[in-house]
Amino acid sequence: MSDLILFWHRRDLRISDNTGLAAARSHSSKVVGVFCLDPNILERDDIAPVRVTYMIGCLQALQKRYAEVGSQLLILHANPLQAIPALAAALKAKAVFWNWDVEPYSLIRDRTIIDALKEQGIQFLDQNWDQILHFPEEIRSGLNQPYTVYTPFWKNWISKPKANPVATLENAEGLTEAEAEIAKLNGAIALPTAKDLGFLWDRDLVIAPGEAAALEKLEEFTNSAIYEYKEQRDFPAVNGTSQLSAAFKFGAIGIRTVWQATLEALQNSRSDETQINIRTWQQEIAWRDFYQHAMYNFPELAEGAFRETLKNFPWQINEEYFQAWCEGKTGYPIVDAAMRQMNELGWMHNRCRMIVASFLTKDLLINPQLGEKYFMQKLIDGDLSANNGGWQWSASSGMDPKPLRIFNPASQAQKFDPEGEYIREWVSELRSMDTEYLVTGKIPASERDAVGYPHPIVDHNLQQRQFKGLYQQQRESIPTLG
Ligand SMILES: Cc1cc2nc3c(=O)[nH]c(=O)nc-3n(C[C@H](O)[C@H](O)[C@H](O)COP(=O)(O)OP(=O)(O)OC[C@H]3O[C@@H](n4cnc5c(N)ncnc54)[C@H](O)[C@@H]3O)c2cc1C
Repeated sequence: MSDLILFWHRRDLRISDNTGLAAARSHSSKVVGVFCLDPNILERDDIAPVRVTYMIGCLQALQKRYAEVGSQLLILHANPLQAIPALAAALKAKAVFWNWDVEPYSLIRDRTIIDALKEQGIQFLDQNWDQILHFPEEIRSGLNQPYTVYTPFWKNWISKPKANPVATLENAEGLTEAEAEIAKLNGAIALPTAKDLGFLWDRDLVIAPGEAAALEKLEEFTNSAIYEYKEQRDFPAVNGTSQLSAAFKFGAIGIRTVWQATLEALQNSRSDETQINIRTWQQEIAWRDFYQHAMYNFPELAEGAFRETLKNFPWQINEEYFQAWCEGKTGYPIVDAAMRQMNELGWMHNRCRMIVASFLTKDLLINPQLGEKYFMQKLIDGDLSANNGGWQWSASSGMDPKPLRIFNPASQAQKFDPEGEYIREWVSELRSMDTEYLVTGKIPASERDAVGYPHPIVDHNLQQRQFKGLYQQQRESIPTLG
């Protein structure tokens, strides 16, 4: 009989192109999956029902995939610190394998579990990277330091050869009936629904859950929109991006498979122009790696501003403004459209994420950490590294030392939603209003009142001046730092 290896899935909910799983299969044919619904995560107050719904859908699809190849995916609902080593010991597993993660919580949890496994003489696979194309130690500056700026990171990152997709799990052996009983006695349960876990989401998902749906979406994107990505990616009314972010977040798709698809697209492209479009999408994949490396190298990012200037910034406490921002009722059409898109869909276009993040921090002078948390409460793709990176970038509090970025909502709308299509789609009361009003935001008070649309809660010019003044004061109070 073969040795049992438990493969612990976390953010790699697939059996294809999964490095840790392929390594497990190369050691034994008896590979059984396990996923632990972790109360330490599910009981936090920044968990989006849409995200849990997508995750449960991915787990359902994964259970089916395991059954197709002859094995099982076990589900636990318990603290993994105890549950994983206990299950492994009860099943007399030879080893537990998993893929490494970058988040502070995961790193501490995994080290504790390694100690527990070691104590029981159960093997484990350490430092196996799967979700990023290059692991953090691979991409370092000439002085062997982690990068804090994207452009040199990108130059180094793109110069390195990328791994090919690894083998899909096949012909595996599962637990015997007796072992399945032992698993049950040690916490294995039927997969609950998101509703069972207390998360209600009854609307459609921007991306169907599971590996097959993610691969289909990748194919659709790399057959068409990728060839115009650079030109179209900034227009929120256009379906010009991949919408693969939730699949990336939960690993419903392998990053090497994605990379290979971009190389094939490059091969199929006939002009320099299309190559530039594909290259631009590859750069987004690199941004994803960049922020994950940043979180791994500088875990303090998760706690707040990275730059000294913003560490003690006098953010204002204004519950009324914050609520208006959350609900899409600021009276700034492009900001409101974006917030309503996220509240409705659980996804927001990248251009709009930047606009609303700038508005919260530079116009409402509200602490970016509140916005970061609200995004996590709403996004299907909510991910600590990417979300924190996006918020730190928008709040000018991150590693990137560029001068202050302040987005003017009107210029953004005029440039990126020139016909007001996106605004009309999401702010229904403005549907029949003149485009000029929508994109400049200069809607006469009487017209606002007539359709029940709020008056602007603040004046952009005044607020950004105030922000700059406060910023300057902070800089002067820390003369040697920027
Ligand atoms: C304030 C703010 C918060 C954000 N929060 C998140 C988040 O919680 N989760 C998340 O996945 N992305 C986040 N992003 C990044 C980006 O907005 C989304 O990844 C993107 O909109 C997802 O849509 P897509 O899959 O169609 O992207 P595409 O344009 O098709 O890009 C492909 C993939 O590249 C990655 N990517 C693209 N842009 C970025 C970026 N700036 N940073 C990191 N990765 C990127 C994503 O995985 C994305 O799916 C945030 C950006 C900002 C400005």
